Amino acid sequence: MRRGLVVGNWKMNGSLEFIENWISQYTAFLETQTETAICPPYVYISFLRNRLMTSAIHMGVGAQDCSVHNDGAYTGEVAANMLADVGCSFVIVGHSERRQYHSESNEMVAMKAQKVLEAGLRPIVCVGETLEEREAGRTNEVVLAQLNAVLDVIGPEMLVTGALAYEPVWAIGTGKTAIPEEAQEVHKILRDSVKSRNSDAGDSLRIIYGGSVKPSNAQKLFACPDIDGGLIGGASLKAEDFYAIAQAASSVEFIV
Ligand SMILES: O=C(CO)COP(=O)(O)O
Repeated sequence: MRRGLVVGNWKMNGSLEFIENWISQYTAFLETQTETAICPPYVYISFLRNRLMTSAIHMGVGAQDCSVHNDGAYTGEVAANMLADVGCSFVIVGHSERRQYHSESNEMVAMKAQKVLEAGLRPIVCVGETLEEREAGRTNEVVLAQLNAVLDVIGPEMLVTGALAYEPVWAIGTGKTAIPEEAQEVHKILRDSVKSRNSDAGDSLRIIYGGSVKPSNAQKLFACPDIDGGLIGGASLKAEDFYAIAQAASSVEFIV
């Protein structure tokens, strides 16, 4: 049985005031069965965590990226150890915006996943194809290459401590969600690939979907057998929408 996981990626959004408001709105909602976490910009991690700890909300905090280095002269970088130090539980690695705007290669993403694990944290490894790649019929080849680069370094057993996120680049922030069948097809290919290395790990791995997930489409996506939750961008900025999406994942049973 896999428990649903819904993670909010706030990207470069938010402020202290925004966080205060978000928390006070979320407090009105009841506990959900789904595991939830929010990944704010680095500078707000401690503040968000402290505010969550003094609230009745059970929610993890994560980061959107980390360095491939442990410490030293790397201006602007933040090490996974530092994220552990301030109480993160998850770290997103390989988000398409990092791959696209910061030239992150598959190998770099794999190194980051390893640093996350060494720091005792849980990696959320993102994979996804561009529109061009999809139209050229290269979706499977691209996502499997992204996944395998990470599995070659950390192995399937360690990936299970975190999650794999399938985020088709053409669906991110565009309002264009993959139809559930399309997403399910890729999720199954990813799971089968993990299973071919380690069957138990493939069964237990949570594979979450990201790309224009909203309260209105979450239920149908999460009803697919290999979609175990979501990585939510825009909709996670609204406490009400994030809660509705988390609830949609809690009403689904992920039976292995
Ligand atoms: O990139 C995403 C989450 O990491 C998805 O973003 P949107 O939900 O805004 O499309």
